[in-house]
Amino acid sequence: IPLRSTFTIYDLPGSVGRTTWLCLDYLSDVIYVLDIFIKMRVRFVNQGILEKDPKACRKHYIGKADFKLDLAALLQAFWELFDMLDKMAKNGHVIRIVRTILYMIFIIHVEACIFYQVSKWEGLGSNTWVYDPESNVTAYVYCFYFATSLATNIGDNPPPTNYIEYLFMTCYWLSGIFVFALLIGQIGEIVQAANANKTNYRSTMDITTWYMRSLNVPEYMLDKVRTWFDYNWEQQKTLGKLQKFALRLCRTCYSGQWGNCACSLIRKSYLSYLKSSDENSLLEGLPRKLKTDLAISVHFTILSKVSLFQDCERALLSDLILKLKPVLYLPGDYICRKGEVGMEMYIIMNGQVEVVGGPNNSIVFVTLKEGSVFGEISLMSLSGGNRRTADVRSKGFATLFTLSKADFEEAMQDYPQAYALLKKRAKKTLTKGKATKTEKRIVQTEEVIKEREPTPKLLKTVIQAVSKEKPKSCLSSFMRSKSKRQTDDTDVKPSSSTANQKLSCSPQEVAEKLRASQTSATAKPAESQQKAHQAKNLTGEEKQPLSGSISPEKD
Ligand SMILES: Nc1ncnc2c1ncn2[C@@H]1O[C@@H]2COP(=O)(O)O[C@H]2[C@H]1O
Repeated sequence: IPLRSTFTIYDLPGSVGRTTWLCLDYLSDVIYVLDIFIKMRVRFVNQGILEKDPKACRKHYIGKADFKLDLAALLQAFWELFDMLDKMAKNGHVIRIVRTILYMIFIIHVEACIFYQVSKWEGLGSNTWVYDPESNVTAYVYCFYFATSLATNIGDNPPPTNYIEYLFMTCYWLSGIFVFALLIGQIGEIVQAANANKTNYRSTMDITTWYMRSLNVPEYMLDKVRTWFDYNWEQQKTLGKLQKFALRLCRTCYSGQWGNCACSLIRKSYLSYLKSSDENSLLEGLPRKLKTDLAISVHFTILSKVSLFQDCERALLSDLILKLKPVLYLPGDYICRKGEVGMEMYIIMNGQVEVVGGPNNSIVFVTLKEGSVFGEISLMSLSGGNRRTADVRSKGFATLFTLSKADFEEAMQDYPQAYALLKKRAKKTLTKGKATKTEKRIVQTEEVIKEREPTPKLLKTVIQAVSKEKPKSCLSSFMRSKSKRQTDDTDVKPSSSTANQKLSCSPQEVAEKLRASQTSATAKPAESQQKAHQAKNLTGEEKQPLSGSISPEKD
């Protein structure tokens, strides 16, 4: 509007730049017309119901003041278009920056029009300050350049020659400072908001590294933490999993050499970020139904792959999905340790985990992949207790869903039939596991027997020491029963409780006897270590992975 009403020069046939002018002018008109047509089809909410009927939409639009005010259609269309793009675009901040720059250009454009109007009023080319039509620059370009250099204070401007021009320049400079301060501030805010996640991530990482350094944490641990940060950032561009990480880190600190203070410091440093970034707390404000739908759409595919949950009621799955919490594990991290009380079960979202055992956990019993469930044995007390039956280790980076015992039981309360079915299925898996393990055991047993050959002297000493006190000692009977079992290939390795049942005295008694014999026998250091290991085995301190899994060092 300001453009059309001031730059009338382009209406004259033969004026420089007239073709471009006309093209842009017609284009603007087309945009206005299109805008009106589009708006006629925009749906609206009529008494709480979304009105889709085109006739009603058209009537509604025409009846609105909007339609009459569509002289300023450009401005409004511009506004609405950007709001729409902002909502649709993946990088909303880019749209916001473009909009701010366009505002700035629009203000300069209006100022250019005013400058041209003042020049016209004073007389084009009447002095050095006003626009001179004789110059080889077209009117709009010169005026726009002049307004830009005034607004930005960049570039040389011709000096004013009278009071009006002085006043004009002063007003332009003042408005320039004001407008630019606002615009630059706005752009700064937009960029800052766009990078807020990254800034949080960086400062969290810096704080952590700083604390760890000040506590002389070993370099390998620092590396591990950095790797976790990098991986998490690359994968999710969020700090959402920090809570679990902080807790795991604290556990590491606690078990390690740097004590409890590190834990609380690190925990505190995360707390503020967690409040705003944890994905569960982000969803907290949503209505339950929406939260469920969202969680289902994100996690349903993976949960439906879990054979344990196949054919389960959809309602049960929905209940379970809401209780799942994602946790990331680094390569080599132990997810659960044998003998621990099982308080949660896991579903592999991506990555792989290994069920391990044997000396230094060097034997991989099974590798579980995406969609597999583990940790259910102790959770459902299927092996007769609530203790973990095996060590489970993350092979690479693995993202797991954890489902706590309390949550699982709460969800199952309403679905007793499903619970019975799940238990039956898990037991079936357990039995299958036993069969597989038995086959493996046959191969591994041979190796284990060979390993123990160098220590018959020690065993003899032990047996002698024990049989001196009790002719038919529990240890000798145990050894006899053990060697009998070793010859029987089809036999499944007994659980520790079975082993205990076969003793005629308590495992502690046996251990004491072993210790007594250890002091009397002049065993080499390596042998005494092995003896201690045997004592440990006999007291049943180490449990088997599943009831049928093999633990070769015990065979
Ligand atoms: N042989 C196996 N095959 C598959 N999974 C196993 C095997 N042994 C142990 N596990 C899993 O490892 C988990 C360790 O903790 P839980 O005993 O609670 O549950 C166990 C099983 O889910």
